[in-house]
Amino acid sequence: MTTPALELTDIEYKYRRNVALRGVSLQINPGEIVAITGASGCGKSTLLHCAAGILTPDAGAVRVNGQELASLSADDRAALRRTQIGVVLQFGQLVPDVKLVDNVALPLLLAGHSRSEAHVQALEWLKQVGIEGEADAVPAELSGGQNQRAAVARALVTGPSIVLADEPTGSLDSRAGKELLEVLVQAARYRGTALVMVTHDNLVAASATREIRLRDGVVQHEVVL
Ligand SMILES: Nc1ncnc2c1ncn2[C@@H]1O[C@H](COP(=O)(O)OP(=O)(O)OP(=O)(O)O)[C@@H](O)[C@H]1O
Repeated sequence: MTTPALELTDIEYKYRRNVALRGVSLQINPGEIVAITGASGCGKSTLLHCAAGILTPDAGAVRVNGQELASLSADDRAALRRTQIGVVLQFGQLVPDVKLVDNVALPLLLAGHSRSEAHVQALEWLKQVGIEGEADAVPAELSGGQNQRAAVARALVTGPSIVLADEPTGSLDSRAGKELLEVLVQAARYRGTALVMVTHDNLVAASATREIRLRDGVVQHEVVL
């Protein structure tokens, strides 16, 4: 039996008294492309943050390639997140005042790659997402959409086994959104990456192999597409 790339079991999360997740379980296999959908406030981003290890659930377990995050030391958890999980968040993911190429190279430097190798790979990924011409610009000099492309390049540069993306096409027009989506989907297809995207965008949902719809902090239904 395949070990799921990502497995959530009975996840609960609350912000003070505001309960966001009320027992969510799901399994995502390598190479699957999953759209997490549902009305605003149903818990999609909270779920993604729990899966990424950014938030720690109040109850339940998160397993990445069979390893339970809570069972790892803080250092091991950080290493697993760096090497196996690529995250594309909605805002503030890039380091301000740092050139795009260096922002994208950062995860490779942290993983111990040489500066020159990290630089070459970062440029390659900036090319893949269509902004190699902006390599020397800093995030504040660029549009939201360009920053979003750079965030995708940074999430993919380490060749993670899971990519978690929160509204990856959110600040892009439909053509640019489609192109960026294609980069994510191709990465999932060719490398067997599990791709999980939180989305309101029908185009994103249409690229998925499965849709998981949340409602009021629980899975309302799942559809294989
Ligand atoms: N930092 C926070 N503090 C308090 N409550 C929060 C916080 N973040 C989210 N919530 C609440 O938790 C619930 C789930 O929010 P979440 O952002 O996960 O939903 P979502 O489905 O991603 O929404 P959207 O589609 O609007 O981004 C909502 O009721 C929201 O108001």
